[in-house]
Amino acid sequence: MPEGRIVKALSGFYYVADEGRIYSCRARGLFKKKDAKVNPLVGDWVVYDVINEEEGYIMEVGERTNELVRPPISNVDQAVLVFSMYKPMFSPLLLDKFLTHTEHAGIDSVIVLSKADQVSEEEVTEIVKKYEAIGYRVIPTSTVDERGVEDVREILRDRISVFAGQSGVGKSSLINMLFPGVSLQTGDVSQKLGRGKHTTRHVELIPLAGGGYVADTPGFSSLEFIDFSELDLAESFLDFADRSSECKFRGCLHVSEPACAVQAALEAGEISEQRYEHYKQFREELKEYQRRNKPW
Ligand SMILES: Nc1nc2c(ncn2[C@@H]2O[C@H](COP(=O)(O)OP(=O)(O)OP(=O)(O)O)[C@@H](O)[C@H]2O)c(=O)[nH]1
Ligand SMILES: [Zn+2]
Repeated sequence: MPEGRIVKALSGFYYVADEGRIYSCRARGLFKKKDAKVNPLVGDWVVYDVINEEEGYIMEVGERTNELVRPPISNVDQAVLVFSMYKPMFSPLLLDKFLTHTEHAGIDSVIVLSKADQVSEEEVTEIVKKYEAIGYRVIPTSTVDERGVEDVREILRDRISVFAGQSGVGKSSLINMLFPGVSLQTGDVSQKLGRGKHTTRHVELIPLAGGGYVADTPGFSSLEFIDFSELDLAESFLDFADRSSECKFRGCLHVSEPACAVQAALEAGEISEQRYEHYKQFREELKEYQRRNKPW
């Protein structure tokens, strides 16, 4: 039986793309995966049975490499985190928070610094160096002087990407410059829900000229530490995770434990004090979230 990828889900139909064709498919109930039953998700690889040239039935859902909740989508290859250098101002706190969420979800991140034309080279370089040192790809871009735009096209090719970033950072401008006619839904989910109308979340993978897909809805609209344990949070800081095997205690949270390699690296200036401050702040947010959501 043929295999394809779900690129859209709407009103009980799954749209499966296979070799340039789209089949609208029904699914027969839920699918058993290990011990749980799953609903097919946009992004899933599926085995389907062909009814005719336009219709089919989903027979089997393939293993997922990852799974996002907001928007509901699986097998995402990368998150493109768009942060503007100016209006809105670059926020290292927000970037670090996004990174904890992408790491926790098991999704690679590429950092795009938009509106680089609005600030000095030095300001851009400082941020590039800092995040490259942690291990992230950082691409300064501008839709005004077009720097970095081709690099973004390159990273999108043949991958499934989810854009993320605050409203107004320039996600739509960038995508539109690269792929005229491709537009993202607005990033402001709360506003949309507030209007009470289109409350059903619908996601679609938009095929890009040259190969690859981009989700039409920005990802990570909720940045609460849902489903994070304290250790998950520590592990979502890649610069900490790199060193934690040298901490004396397994499961070290790098706070007040003796012989902690992360604290040693912090004192040696190898880990940024700002990153560590953010870590401590997120720990407080996580504890606050857990207090509010106690099961009893
Ligand atoms: N100077 C400068 N302005 C830019 C650049 N990219 C986008 N802008 C401007 O920034 C504003 C916001 O851009 P959008 O593309 O709408 O931002 P967005 O991230 O899609 O915003 P939402 O749809 O609210 O999520 C617009 O006025 C753009 O013209 C850039 O590289 N340089
Ligand atoms: Zn430690």
